[in-house]
Amino acid sequence: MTYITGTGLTSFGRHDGRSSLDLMSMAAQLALDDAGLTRRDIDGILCGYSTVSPHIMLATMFAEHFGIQPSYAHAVQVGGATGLAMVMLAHHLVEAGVVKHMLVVAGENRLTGQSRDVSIQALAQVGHPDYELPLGPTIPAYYGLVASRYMHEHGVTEQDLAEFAVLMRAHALDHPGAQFHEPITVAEVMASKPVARPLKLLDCCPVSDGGAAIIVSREPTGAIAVRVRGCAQAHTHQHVTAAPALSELGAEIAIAKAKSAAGVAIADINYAAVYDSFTITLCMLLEDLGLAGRGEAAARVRAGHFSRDGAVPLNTHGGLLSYGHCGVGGAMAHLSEAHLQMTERAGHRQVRDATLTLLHGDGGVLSSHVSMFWERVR
Ligand SMILES: CC(=O)CC(=O)SCCNC(=O)CCNC(=O)[C@H](O)C(C)(C)COP(=O)(O)OP(=O)(O)OC[C@H]1O[C@@H](n2cnc3c(N)ncnc32)[C@H](O)[C@@H]1OP(=O)(O)O
Repeated sequence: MTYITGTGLTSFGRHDGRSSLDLMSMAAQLALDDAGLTRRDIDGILCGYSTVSPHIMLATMFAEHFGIQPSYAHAVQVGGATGLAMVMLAHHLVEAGVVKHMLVVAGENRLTGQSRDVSIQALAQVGHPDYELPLGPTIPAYYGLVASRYMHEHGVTEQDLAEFAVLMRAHALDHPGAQFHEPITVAEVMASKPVARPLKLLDCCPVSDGGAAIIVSREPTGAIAVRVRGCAQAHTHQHVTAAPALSELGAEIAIAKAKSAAGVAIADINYAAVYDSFTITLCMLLEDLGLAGRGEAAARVRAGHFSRDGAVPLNTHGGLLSYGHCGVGGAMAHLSEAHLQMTERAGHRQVRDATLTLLHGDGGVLSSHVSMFWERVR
């Protein structure tokens, strides 16, 4: 059995003058304080990659920067699925007795640490270095292609996709750390500038600075204990040209294995933390994971199902779309918010009874998937 004992999350947006290591350290210290632990207690670290600081020795560089000498250190790289993949690895290593308190951390000054063009170029390389990058498309372009196909197959409209952006923005309004604080409407999403048809500016996550950290421990440290109940991964392709049909998605494989490992059904969950790099990502993943029928996720958003007071509150901090996206740390913000909600410390954002959470991460262009369940045990 392993427990999530602490989380740390910086604000996202601009952090002028702060490096990736600074942002990782800020989040790590917040997580230690949250868990009531000191740097000496941490015997293992896992860290996500940074496109701004692509150091070969990032894990040990971070350890030195943060002032710890762990007995275990590793950097992990499976795109947007990295945060949950690290928590899964931490879960197994802690359960096996290799590490007692694993610090899982990621952060990046993606917005202020590099130019817009370098940032977009670096992001394209994360997913598709060999064949697709030389041809020019960027990550929004790939998700645009996926969106066109999915909309054609399942009758999803651009207005439907806009609903996800509006929901994430509504949630971000309640979080002081979010990058965006202006409410938006479906009409405003529709009128925002085209990026990669059918995706418009407000269908896309932004580029952000920020950091996030999670501590996975052998024993709970707080009054309310949250444990990892079960998890699984699936990796179906790397290059988008090798992707299987949209009906055979990795998310479906990962969630089926995770449900079996955890012994739970989707109907049992009462909070969801789902990757949302673009509106189409969130739409498809909700449907792949079984949180809505095919082509029906937008209707569920309109009915309030995923709102803070709905049956399955979703990404109540605002998600990648509106809290912000600083690489691996962006997706880890979902985990931090889930932990706050499950331990009843989300303040005015608090939802009712977040006792069983489904967390899902997607890396590349729907290439790598990690599904996980967290359970409140006391
Ligand atoms: C890799 C994996 O494994 C999986 C993944 O995570 S996939 C996702 C990886 N991330 C991405 O692909 C980033 C996607 N986003 C982008 O590339 C860019 O934000 C974009 C192309 C959508 C827009 O960039 P741009 O056109 O250069 O806009 P830019 O000139 O930077 O900003 C113009 C304004 O729009 C705002 N803005 C930029 N992006 C925004 C967004 N996504 N949403 C809302 N506002 C945005 C800016 O804050 C700025 O506002 P101000 O004028 O008030 O300062």
